[in-house]
Parts: sequence; C-alpha cells; structure tokens
Amino acid sequence: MKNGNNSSSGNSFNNTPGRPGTPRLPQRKFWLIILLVLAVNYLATQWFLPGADQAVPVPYTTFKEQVTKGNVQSIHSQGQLIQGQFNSPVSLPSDESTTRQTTAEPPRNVTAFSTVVPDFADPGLESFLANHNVTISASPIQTGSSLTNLLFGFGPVLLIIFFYVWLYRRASKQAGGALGGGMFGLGKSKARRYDHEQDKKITFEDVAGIDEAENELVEIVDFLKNPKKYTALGATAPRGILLVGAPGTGKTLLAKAVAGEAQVPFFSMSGSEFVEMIVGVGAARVRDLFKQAREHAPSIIFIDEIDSIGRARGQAVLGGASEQEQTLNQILTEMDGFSGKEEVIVLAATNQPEILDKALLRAGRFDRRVVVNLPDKIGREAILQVHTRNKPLAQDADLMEVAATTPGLSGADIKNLCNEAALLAAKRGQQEVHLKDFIDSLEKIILGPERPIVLSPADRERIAYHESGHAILGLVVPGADPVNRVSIVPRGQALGVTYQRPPADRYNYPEAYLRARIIGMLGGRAAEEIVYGTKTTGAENDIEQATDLAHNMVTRWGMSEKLGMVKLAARQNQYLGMGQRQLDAVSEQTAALVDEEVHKIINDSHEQAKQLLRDHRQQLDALVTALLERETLDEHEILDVTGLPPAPALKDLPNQAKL
Ligand SMILES: Nc1ncnc2c1ncn2[C@@H]1O[C@H](COP(=O)(O)OP(=O)(O)OP(=O)(O)O)[C@@H](O)[C@H]1O
Ligand SMILES: [Zn+2]
Repeated sequence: MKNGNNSSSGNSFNNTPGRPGTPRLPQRKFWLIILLVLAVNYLATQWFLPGADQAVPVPYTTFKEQVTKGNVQSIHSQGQLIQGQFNSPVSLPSDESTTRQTTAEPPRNVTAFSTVVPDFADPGLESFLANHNVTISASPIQTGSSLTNLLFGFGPVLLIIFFYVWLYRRASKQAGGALGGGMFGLGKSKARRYDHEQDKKITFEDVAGIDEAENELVEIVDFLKNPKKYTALGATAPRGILLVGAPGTGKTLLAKAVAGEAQVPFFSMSGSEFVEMIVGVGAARVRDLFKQAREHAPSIIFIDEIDSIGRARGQAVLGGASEQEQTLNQILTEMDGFSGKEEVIVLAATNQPEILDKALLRAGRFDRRVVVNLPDKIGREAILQVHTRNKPLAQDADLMEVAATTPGLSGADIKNLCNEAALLAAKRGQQEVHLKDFIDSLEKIILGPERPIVLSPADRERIAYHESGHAILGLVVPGADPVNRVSIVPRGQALGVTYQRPPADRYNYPEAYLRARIIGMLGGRAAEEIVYGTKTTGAENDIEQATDLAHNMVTRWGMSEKLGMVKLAARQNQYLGMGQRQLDAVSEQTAALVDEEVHKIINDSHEQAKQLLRDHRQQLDALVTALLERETLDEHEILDVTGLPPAPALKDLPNQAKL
C-alpha cells in the first residue's frame, strides 16, 4: 500500500538564468585548431622534404636494370632509401610502379624514383654505380632542418597537450561549472550572481505557505536596506543564517527573495561545487566567493547543501576528507573575518543540520537557524495560488480541495503538480485546468507515471484483492484515514495503490491511530491470504512500513507496556523521513524484548486485519469486481460500491479504545 504519507520528490527546479559570459573553448573551435596543426605539419613536410612524394617507388631490380642501361643520372641515399633521377623517363606498368595504387592504370613514365636497398645487397654496389656514371650523394638518417625536427618532435606532444586541455575543459563543463580562465581559473568560485535588473526579481510575493520562516527573514531584509539604522546603535548584523528544512520546501527561494526584497546582489553556490578532486581548490573558491560578495556589499551569499562541506570534521566520507576540511576551515575563517559592519550576509541551506560541524553553528557564524517546514493545508493552498497565477483555472478547480489532498507535499512538489496538471489539461484538449487534472497528476507525481505492463487476469484479480483489502480496512477500522482513491493501474514501483489522506494535517498521533494504520497496511496481504490461502511478494513495501511504524512505537514513543517510556532508538532525521531502524546501545535482553514487542504489534494487527476482512468479505468482493471493471475508483464510488459508511473518527470512541 502506498498512502498519503508520501515523501516529497526531488525538485527539478533549475533556475540558472543567463550566466555571466565565461570564456570557454567551444568544441568546434578545438577541432579547427587540431586541423590547423595537422595542416601545418603536412605543409612543413612538403616544404622540407621536396620530391619525397613525387618519387615513384620502383623495385630494386628495376633500379639496377636502369643503372646497367646507364639511364640513372644521380642518386641520393639516406640509410636504406635511395632516391634518384632517371636520364630518360622509364615506363612502368602500373601494378609494378607503385604499391599504393592497386587499380589498373595505364603505364606511367617515371623520372623521379625511389627504392629501398635490401640488407643483403651486394657490397659492390658503389663501384657498380660509379662504373655507370651515377652521381652519388648521401645524407645522415636524421635529416631536415632543425625546424622540421622541432615540428616532428613536438607536433604530437602539442596535440596531446591540446587534447588534455580539451578533456579538462569538457570535464569541468560537465561538472556544471563554467571555469573562468581555463586551468588557471580553478580557484575561482563558480558562484552564480543574480542581478535583479537581469533576472526576474523574486520577492516575498513568490514565497507562500512558509510564513514563519519568511517573518524571521524580514528583519534581515531591513538590515540590508538600512544598515545605518542598526550599526548606529552598535548592533552587528547577523552573519550567518542556516535555513533548515526538507528538500523542496523553498529554502533557495527564500534566500533569493531576501536578496530581491533588499535589492542586493545574490551570490549562490552549492556546497558540492566547492569540493573538487584537487585539494585546495575548494578553499580558493570560498575565498573568491567572499571576495566577490564583499566587493558588491551589501550582498547575500547563499550556500546550498552546506552539509556536503560542513559535515563534522573527522567524520567526512572517505576520500574527500582533507579537501572538505580545508574548505570548511576557509568558510569559518572568512566568516570570522567579517568586521560586523560589513553588509554581507551568508545564508546556507541544509536538510541534515545534525551532521554539521559544531564550529559552524557557533556564535558569529551560522548562529541563527530558520526552520522551513513543509507547508500545512492553508500553506499548500497559498502555494497553489502562487503557481496557478498564470494558469486558467476552471470553476471546479477548488484549490482548497487540492490542498487537502496533498499532505506531505513540499512547495517544489506543488509547483510540479501545477505544471503537470496544466500539461494534462492541454493534453486533454481543455481550455482550462480542472480539479480532475490536479487529482490525476497527483498520482503521477507521488507514484510515478503509469507503467504499461500487461498482467494476466489472475494477477490483476490478485492485485485487486490486495488493494481492496487495504481499502476495506480503511473504511472499517475506527480512526483510519479516509480512503479517497483505489487503483489497480501499475505506476512506478507499485502495481496498485490505495490512497488515504487524513482529514486534516496531523502533528500528533494517538496510539489507536497508529495501530489502525498498521492494520490497514497489513490488509493487502491479509486479503490475499483469506481469498487465495497463499502468499506473494507483493506485500514487501507494506511489511516494511508496518515494521518501521511498530518499531518506532516501541523504541521512540513509549507505546509498549513491557518496555515503558524509555528511549531506545535515536530520533530520525525529521527532514529526510525514515532512516534505518537502529537501536541505541542496549542490552541483549532489551533488544530481544524490543523484537518481541514489535512482533506482537504486527501479529496482533495481522490477525485483526484478517478477521475484519472475513467479516466484510461481501464488501471486499464487491469492491474487487468494481475495480476489475473500472481500474480506478474515487472516494464516492468506493462508498457506493461497498455500501459502507466512512470509518468513524477516533474522537467518537470511548477512551480511544484499544483496537
Ligand atoms: N513556499 C513556497 N512558495 C512558493 N513556491 C515554492 C515554495 N517552496 C518551493 N517552491 C517552488 O519550488 C521551487 C524549488 O524550491 P527551492 O529550490 O527553493 O527548494 P529548496 O528547499 O531549496 O530545495 P533543496 O533543499 O532541494 O535545495 C522554487 O523555485 C519554487 O518555485
Ligand atoms: Zn499493499
């Protein structure tokens, strides 16, 4: 089962408007240069070794024949090679005259010839030639002027050097950076500067649904606008502000909005861009980045993904350790170097604040922390409004309704959703975006696009039972989140989906609710078991989620009577969602007890799931029949087909009765 508690998908936002022109060797130009070098090489050869090419190779025997006839005027010997002139042209059949030309050609008349003296050639060759009045000259094997030698010697080396430069540039281009000044620009920061005249100005208008974070930054904007107001009172500006939040919650957007509101230049760079393979480069880039920002003060520096360099020292990933530490040290040095009157403010973003080096968080550095939360329902509606500004919405496209259906989505996800909905509307040939377009796109965003796989009727039925199992339990277990969609269309990893969403955003989860969820999660397998009596692999994801939840109940939330309120596992990264389940250091006995308690929760829930489904077998079958026919059912259709009322809310239960 997949349900509404989705994780936000990575944001694909990529706002890199016209980077300031950086000189780069285009590929075409590079090939032109290579061609030119080759041409020069060729011409030089032609120039310094004239005739080398006109000379027609002849067999040694032919050469001796001609000498005997007295037809050889002169020869020039270089090693084994003899080049020379015949007195009168010699007609050679084409196949003999040259080894290079194989096609039948008319006989050629040859005056300039060349031949190679075999190693075993007769020692009397010299007197033989002299007897036939041949002028003999010779040159050492290494010939040509020093310039030719230079060209021959260094040509290939030059080529190789060119090749490496080209490779290097290509690599750095692929790394996403524009290296100003080639090899020597390594230490230059690749910071992108956004100027508000050039780029569409981003202001707080464009940021919605994260008001608390926004409010904390309003003060910074004021400082950048009227620094005197603060410095006159002896107040120093905050130097570093750490924006902490899940991916896609709008941290980058906020930083840009601060710059946009304050009308100051914005220098942005991602932590991972600092760290190159060459040690020392990261630090140099940091220096350069801060230098640029100081030159343009008041200004804002934004370092995205600071965790990739700010990881606690000594704990860095193998390999990049010393480079990462140097880069981090440089950032610390630069920030300490601020006099306090400098109007440069450093914003940094991370979604793993707990792994940051403590030194980064000390006073005078990133001592302020602004938490950017996932938007709540009202926030989501506001973000939807921002991103549908330029889209024609149909009457029925109730953004409040869309917001209610999208718990857990980040700002970036919502932006994506708006775009997908508009695309879908266009694909459907509509003039306006309807509610249905949003709902249908949502499924694609959460689960991935439809997968065109062909399932056998038996498999389809099994999947229908699995999903219906989840759905029926979502209807009959008190406290379960309402089921608002069931589908057996394969998408992404899932072969089917039951989508449940809480009626309101939840911040605190009663135990009964968690148990209801576990029962629902196990409903897929339970349905398969009671109908077919056999098991398949289809419940892997359900089992994983249920186990995680049960484990958390026992080890973090004190929901096991046997273990009581003892913290047994570390809190998971709240911005990245579930991590590995891991116990704190506990005794073997306790660990065994944890396992036992987790098993108990799962087994009890499993039994209840099976019992409830047996009790509602009729409704289960009805839902399966409808699903096989229609593939996807929405909330109303589900209630209609099963004739069941929505699950009672927990508050209607006496004492949150144990399920
Ligand atoms: N609160 C919001 N209001 C309006 N739009 C938002 C909001 N949050 C995110 N977006 C949209 O999503 C895009 C991506 O968000 P942004 O890059 O700022 O997220 P981020 O938190 O920096 O993500 P990451 O941690 O992945 O870098 C923004 O450009 C914006 O269009
Ligand atoms: Zn399932």
